[in-house]
Amino acid sequence: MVLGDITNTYRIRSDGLSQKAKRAVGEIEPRTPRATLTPKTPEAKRCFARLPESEKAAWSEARAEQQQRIEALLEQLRPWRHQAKELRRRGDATQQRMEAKCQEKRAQSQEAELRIFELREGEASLTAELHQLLDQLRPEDDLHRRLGTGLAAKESALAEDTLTVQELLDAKVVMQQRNRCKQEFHGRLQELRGTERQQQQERQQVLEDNVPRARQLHNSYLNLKGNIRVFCRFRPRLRHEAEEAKVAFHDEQRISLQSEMLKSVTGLSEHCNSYDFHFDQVFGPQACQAEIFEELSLLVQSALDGYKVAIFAYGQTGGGKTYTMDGDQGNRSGDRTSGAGVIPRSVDLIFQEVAELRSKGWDFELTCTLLEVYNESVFDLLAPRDAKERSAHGTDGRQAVEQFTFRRVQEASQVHRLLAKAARERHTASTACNDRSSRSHALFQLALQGSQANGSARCSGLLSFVDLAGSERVVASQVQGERLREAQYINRSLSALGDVIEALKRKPGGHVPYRNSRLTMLLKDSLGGDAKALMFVNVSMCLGQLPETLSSLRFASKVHACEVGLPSRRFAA
Ligand SMILES: Nc1ncnc2c1ncn2[C@@H]1O[C@H](COP(=O)(O)OP(=O)(O)OP(=O)(O)O)[C@@H](O)[C@H]1O
Repeated sequence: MVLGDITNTYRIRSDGLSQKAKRAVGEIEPRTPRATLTPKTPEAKRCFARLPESEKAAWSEARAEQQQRIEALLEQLRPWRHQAKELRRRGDATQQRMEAKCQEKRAQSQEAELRIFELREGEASLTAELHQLLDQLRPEDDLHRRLGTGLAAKESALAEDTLTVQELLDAKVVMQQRNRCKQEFHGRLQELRGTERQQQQERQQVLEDNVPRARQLHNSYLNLKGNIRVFCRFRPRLRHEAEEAKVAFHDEQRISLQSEMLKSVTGLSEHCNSYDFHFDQVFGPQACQAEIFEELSLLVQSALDGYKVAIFAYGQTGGGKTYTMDGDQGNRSGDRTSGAGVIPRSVDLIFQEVAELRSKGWDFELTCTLLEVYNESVFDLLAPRDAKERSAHGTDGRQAVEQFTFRRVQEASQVHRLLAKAARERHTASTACNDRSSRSHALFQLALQGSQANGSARCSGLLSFVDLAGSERVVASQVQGERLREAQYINRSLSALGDVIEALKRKPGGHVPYRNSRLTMLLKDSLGGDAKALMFVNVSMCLGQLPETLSSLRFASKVHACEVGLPSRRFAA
């Protein structure tokens, strides 16, 4: 314990000598001389004081030895101490260098930090600037993106357009080829047209040479034949009519009709009667309107050569007179479809011919009138309603007719309109044989006044169409009242017409009873004398109407047998 204390007192520390050690090794002068070294601590002092003197001496001796050894040790330590000093010095130098280096590095580091700071600040400002720029660029980016999308769309459209252009170019090539072909074809067509035009001119020339010849032949034929011709037309059996009459069409002019089976007077045998008729032309139920018109187109045209031409339709009620003259209901307005009758077709033909003659230097003035005779009264179908009824009194028929409205007409359509109006105005009624029976005689006249531009020639023709009211067996039809009165008037005027024809046949140039009826007075100019007349006898194929058919055919046969003089022409050259 005591020794420990002593050792502690002289303990050498690794980082240098303690104050005691330093004093011991002489660096510092000892505070007390070695010989008087005594324990220092109170404890040690107390122990030392209790020690006997011998031990105190021994201790002092030991202590002295110890002291010597320490000094020896210190002596040994000296080089180490120098080394340590040196090392310390070097360490200090190194430390100084290190510190300088550190200082330098620190300065560099501070500088670097400063630089880094500056750079960071720069970076931050650059980043901010970059963000700003990016923000600024964003709309442009969007725009760019949109432009990119638009561009892509445009590119695909362009690709499509390119395809289309290619197709168009191909088509253009095809078109060019076609155009070339077309031009070649056109050239060829022109050549053909030229040839055709030439042929047409030649044909026209031949036709022009032949038409007057044909008309001339026709007129000569009529002169030979007499001036009344009779065409017989059978209409087909209608849906509601039960049985068809037995009619044998032998050729274009001859027919035979057979009656129903009749019992003999004794009642033991049966037989049927046969009735033969002969006319200028017979048309069966299949004959169409065009076919009919073809047969009389030359007659119609002769009105342009200055003849008076009259076309009548006679026959039993419901026999097809209005159908032949005007056409079926849908065609009365004059459209030249298959159903149009003789009147609208004649009007069209006349206006065509007039146009052609105008191109050859002729001037034509056309006027028309439309009348009806109903119950012995004459009605002007072109007059205003209140002034419609006019009297046909006069010294002769011409004078009477001149009192009526003569409407100047420029084109066919105008006439068709007037005809349609007149058809609406005409007296009609429903009868047993016809839903829309004409209860009056209708007269349509077209007067043609032609003159050549140089005044070298003039002509005056008259075209008359008469749709007679239907003949009727009053007793058989058992009509009464107004219908009976109408039927009586109709039959009376038709009988007067028969008398006129009979008189013309019997005594050419003698008295003809024109004044016995309004109808014959109006027809004076168109019957006999210098007129050309054509009468249609319209009959039915219906067996139930056989008596009326026979009656009509007998009347027509009488007319056919007439030779009432030669037609003459009103032409001044
Ligand atoms: N050739 C024909 N082909 C077809 N139908 C016809 C023919 N002729 C006349 N008809 C028809 O017969 C009916 C009577 O004809 P339409 O009215 O022409 O007789 P009509 O002789 O004028 O009679 P009415 O004297 O009573 O006036 C009409 O329905 C008509 O369409």
